[in-house]
Amino acid sequence: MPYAVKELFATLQGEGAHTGRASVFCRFAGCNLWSGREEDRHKAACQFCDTDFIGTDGEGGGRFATAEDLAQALVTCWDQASSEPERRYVVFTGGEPLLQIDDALVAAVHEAGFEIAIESNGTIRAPEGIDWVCISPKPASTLVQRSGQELKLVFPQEALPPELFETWDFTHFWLQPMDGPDRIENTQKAVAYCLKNPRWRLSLQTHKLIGIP
Ligand SMILES: C[S@@+](CC[C@H](N)C(=O)[O-])C[C@H]1O[C@@H](n2cnc3c(N)ncnc32)[C@H](O)[C@@H]1O
Ligand SMILES: Nc1nc2[nH]cc(C(=O)O)c2c(=O)[nH]1
Ligand code: SF4
Ligand SMILES: [Mg+2]
Repeated sequence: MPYAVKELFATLQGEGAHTGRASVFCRFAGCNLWSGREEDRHKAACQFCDTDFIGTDGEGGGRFATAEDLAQALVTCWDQASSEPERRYVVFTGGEPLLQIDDALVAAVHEAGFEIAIESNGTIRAPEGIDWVCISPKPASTLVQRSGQELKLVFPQEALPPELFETWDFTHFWLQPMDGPDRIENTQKAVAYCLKNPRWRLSLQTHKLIGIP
């Protein structure tokens, strides 16, 4: 199956438990909760997205005809950036990566020596074998992937109080302040919530703080 990738680049994971870790980011094109067009944002299920995921025209983006082709592009990107092939780590994000990730891709990317992480909105079940599952719930959507390594809630969202998720099967529970016009206020609210509810920790988008992609 062909894969549509908006961009593919090496950077440090900016969020969550693997913050600071060398990674190849593979951002798939397209999402099931927003078209990606500004004129549709107000009617989308997910209205605060900070990402351009339309098309395949970004750095390293393109259409990859096979899982092996995409895995090879990941290897090339990692090996250009890093001198340690044994630590290959890919973060599949988007857009919504689970619209495109299939068993063939998981197998090919493992075969290429990568540990695989995903960033997903949780509306599609993850295939077996993904090593690190990060789910970030969104309103007006049905969450089917209710287990994984980290649950990263963009905060605050009126329809999604953190208490909704406390019994779900995740190892780490993060509040990530919603970026946008109210970022500073949202950060203060997240800090206050984490202080009161120590099961939750603060996830900052550190790549934005230091100006890397
Ligand atoms: C662009 S999304 C792509 C992956 C997937 N579609 C998802 O929503 O999890 C990557 C991460 O950025 C988070 N995010 C998106 N917009 C944000 C914003 N305005 N402020 C903080 N985090 C945001 C998402 O919740 C998710 O954890
Ligand atoms: N550095 C960096 N870390 C990230 N962690 C999650 C991201 C995403 O957009 O999924 C992201 C991103 O866009 N850049
Ligand atoms: S689900 Fe993820 S990619 Fe889709 S619009 Fe929301 S934050 Fe953006
Ligand atoms: Mg991002």
